[in-house]
Amino acid sequence: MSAHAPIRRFTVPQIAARKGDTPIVALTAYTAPMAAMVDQHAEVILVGDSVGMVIHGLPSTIGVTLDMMILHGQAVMRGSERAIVVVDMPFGSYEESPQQAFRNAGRIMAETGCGAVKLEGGLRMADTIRFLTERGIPVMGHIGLTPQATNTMGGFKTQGRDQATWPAHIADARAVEQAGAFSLVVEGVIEGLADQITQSVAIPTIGIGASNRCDGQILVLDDMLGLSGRVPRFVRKFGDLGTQASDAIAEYAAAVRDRSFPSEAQVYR
Ligand SMILES: Nc1nc(=O)c2c([nH]1)NC[C@@H]1CN(c3ccc(C(=O)N[C@@H](CCC(=O)O)C(=O)O)cc3)CN21
Ligand SMILES: CC(C)C(=O)C(=O)O
Ligand SMILES: [Mg+2]
Repeated sequence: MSAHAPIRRFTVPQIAARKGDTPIVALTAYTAPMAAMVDQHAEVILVGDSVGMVIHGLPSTIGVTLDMMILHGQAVMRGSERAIVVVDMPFGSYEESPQQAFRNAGRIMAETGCGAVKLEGGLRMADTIRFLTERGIPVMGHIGLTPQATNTMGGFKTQGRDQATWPAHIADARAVEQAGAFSLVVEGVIEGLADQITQSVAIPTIGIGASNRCDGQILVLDDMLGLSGRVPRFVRKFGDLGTQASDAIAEYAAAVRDRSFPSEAQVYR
């Protein structure tokens, strides 16, 4: 091997093979510099449609467009070199038909160079997932709490509190697996159900708000860095960058007002 061998990204089969192995480390990223940091430590970078809420100030993910996902997908691909980059298909870009999904997933893949797409839904999206995977587009599934269904679900509600709903969630997981998805995000479900789902499929599950009974974990990067204000209870803040940024901005404002900035080191003579 040459000293300058290109660094290959993690591949879809490598991620698919991580069932029951050391947990898959996944995080979201929306920009090139954040992607570069995540790339050092995670195997999977998700360009989540949460970008609409976290970066663009939208009230939900419903208003996110394909163009937004492609723009952020391109930035994340430029910033990373090792992780597999997965791009969320936004609301309205895939639900109508397998053909619509292929057309738009094809645009995402071709215009960003990402490794896979993710779409929300279980049984009801199985035909679409099969249509994409049979035509060369790797798909990550997403079941449980599916944020794009916030208006029909009545908000962001933890799923599986009623054990009578478990069979439907497990059927969703199996349908996604049978349709050819290489991994499955399980969001916002109680521990017992997460455990059952993970045991019901041969593809790795990646949990968010779904306990550690999954084959990997994902969080919204800005949430775990302490950059997004109020966060759901399933988030652990591994950093407090919001406070640090706010303090830095306050110091800058004070330094401008008392003329201590710019000082000697920042002045051209
Ligand atoms: N910044 C951010 N982080 C996320 O994790 C995230 C987004 N945005 N946007 C898209 C979805 C929406 N998500 C959310 C948002 C809120 C809750 C929430 O407030 N959950 C309640 C649980 C209530 C219940 O148990 O039913 C909580 O108190 O944690 C959960 C998931 C997860 N995703
Ligand atoms: C939280 C993850 C799974 C997601 O779909 C997103 O960030 O949009
Ligand atoms: Mg999403």
